[in-house]
Amino acid sequence: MGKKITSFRGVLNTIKFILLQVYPKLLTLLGIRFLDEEAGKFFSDIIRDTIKMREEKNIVRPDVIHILMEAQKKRTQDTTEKSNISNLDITSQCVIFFFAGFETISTTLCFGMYELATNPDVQNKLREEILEMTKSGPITYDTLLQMRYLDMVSSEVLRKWPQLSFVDRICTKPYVVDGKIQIKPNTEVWIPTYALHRDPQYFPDPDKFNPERFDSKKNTITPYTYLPFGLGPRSCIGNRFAIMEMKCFLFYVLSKYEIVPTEKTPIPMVLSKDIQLGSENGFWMGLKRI
Ligand code: HEM
Repeated sequence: MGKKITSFRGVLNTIKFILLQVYPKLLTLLGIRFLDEEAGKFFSDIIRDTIKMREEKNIVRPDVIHILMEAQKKRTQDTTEKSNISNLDITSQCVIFFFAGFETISTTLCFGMYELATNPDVQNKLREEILEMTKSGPITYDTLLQMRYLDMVSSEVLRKWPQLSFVDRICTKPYVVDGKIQIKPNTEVWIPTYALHRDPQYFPDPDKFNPERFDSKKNTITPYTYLPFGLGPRSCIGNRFAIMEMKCFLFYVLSKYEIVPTEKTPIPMVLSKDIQLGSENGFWMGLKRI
């Protein structure tokens, strides 16, 4: 179900996605849904039933559903007006959370494994840092944060393979780019993350997997050219969680296994022709116990 709701592989889904961005009203008029209907219903039923049970039994949990339920009540208490946050809004927000935090991280991890399998020098250097760290006791949130090379490798994976190849914004006031291009209010603007991340002007030799470019001591990143999680108040809310997931995963895999290419590993990588960045024939790697 998770895969069904988060995967947009195939030409039809790509066309649907672009139409949704450009003509959202047309898709609504035609009754074309963005999410898989069965999976969408599965998730919204779970969330709707959860809200209902919490309301009936006064259950409190420290999570997003609770925060949204509180926001819904607060609106009603502060004003005499009816809350404009509906249960459907809460359900949609929860589905978005699941949707935004599922395929993004799993595919990023696959690309990370792929880069380590095909760049053994980087893999060995990272393992050295990991094994050094394990000597000083069990791994914690703080120790993971201290690991500089792990941070550099994670950043480089996100640069080379940004899961959202563009971010979008609506222009709110007239703006001229470089004195040449005029952008009118209400225009939808796409910011091409993938193209920026692969631009040799900002990232020399951009197809090379080179964690050294993220060495904080060298300070080589031009502001606003590195946007794996977008930027500003609408940037990815799961940013720090995603990086932590990635670091934990790489830490545990590399401390026990060597990641190696197999005869099925595509070298060089062949990308799928989808709106989502992925490998044409999946990700294939071998694990050798160390
Ligand atoms: C490697 C993993 C991930 C990547 C590369 C990623 C990337 C992004 C990007 C580029 C955006 C759009 C930001 C913008 O428009 O400026 C976004 C939005 C979002 N992400 Fe992530 N994300 C990841 C993981 C997660 C996780 C784990 C969660 C939740 C636990 C999450 C939740 C969200 C949500 C809720 C939004 C919508 C924010 C809004 O519209 O205000 N993401 N993400």
